Amino acid sequence: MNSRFFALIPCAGTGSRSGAPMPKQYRSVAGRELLHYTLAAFDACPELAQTLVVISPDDTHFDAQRFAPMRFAVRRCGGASRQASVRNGLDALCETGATDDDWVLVHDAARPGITPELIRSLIAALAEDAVGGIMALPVADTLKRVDAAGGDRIARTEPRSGLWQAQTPQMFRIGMLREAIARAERDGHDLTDEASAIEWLGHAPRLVQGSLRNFKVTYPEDFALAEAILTHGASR
Ligand SMILES: Nc1ccn([C@@H]2O[C@H](COP(=O)(O)OP(=O)(O)OP(=O)(O)O)[C@@H](O)[C@H]2O)c(=O)n1
Ligand SMILES: C[C@](O)(CO)[C@H](O)COP(=O)(O)O
Repeated sequence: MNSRFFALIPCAGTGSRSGAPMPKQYRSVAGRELLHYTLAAFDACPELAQTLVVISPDDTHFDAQRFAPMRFAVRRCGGASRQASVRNGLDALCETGATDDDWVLVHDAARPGITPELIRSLIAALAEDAVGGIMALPVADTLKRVDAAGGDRIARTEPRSGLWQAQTPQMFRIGMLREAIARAERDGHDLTDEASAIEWLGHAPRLVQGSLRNFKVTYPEDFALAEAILTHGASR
């Protein structure tokens, strides 16, 4: 049987850095909840067998009706960290029939600038790859290291050559990713992305060019940037 493609959207964070009065994925941007844009991009990709949204067990904001008629499933199995939410989401996908050989595209709910074209470019680049990989952007700015005291004085300038910023989606075989996260957990690591777990297993994920518009909404000023990007996208 051919491998299928699943999407997993970790959506159980609190957005503590965002300054929003609710988890940032539910904040309204350009007239829609941030999560709406994320789901819409995946809904527009019929090549995906299913999109699973992982929310917190005590989430009081998520309302599936507001996202109708988009295709997705929801599980209240979010964990204390992003890694735990992804692990629980992978378990849920397997309970509903996904297999080790199927691919999963893990994408932050908080990256609403993702587009169907970017999702397809990742799938096209990686579908024949032995490991999988991630969307990412080469670092564009000059990098400064602060002194050991962690203040605001520059200790030195770091070479940026060969450095990329990790984005999502991150695409791996479900079996390999579950094994990688289990290994990371056994070794006491709580990692910030899927690629780190795959690396910990000893593999080298590929980098696929992402886009600035696919930035992660993290800080208060990011909502205005998302609004500008998403308003422009809506008018195209
Ligand atoms: N326990 C967690 C923590 C994060 N996430 C999700 O992982 C993505 C990226 O995480 P991040 O931006 O760090 O989100 P938050 O944890 O919500 O933000 P903060 O770190 O500022 O609290 C988000 O879509 C977030 O909802 C999750 O599903 N479960
Ligand atoms: C997965 C991720 O979005 C890649 O950049 C990121 O690692 C998760 O967010 P955090 O801000 O590092 O917690």
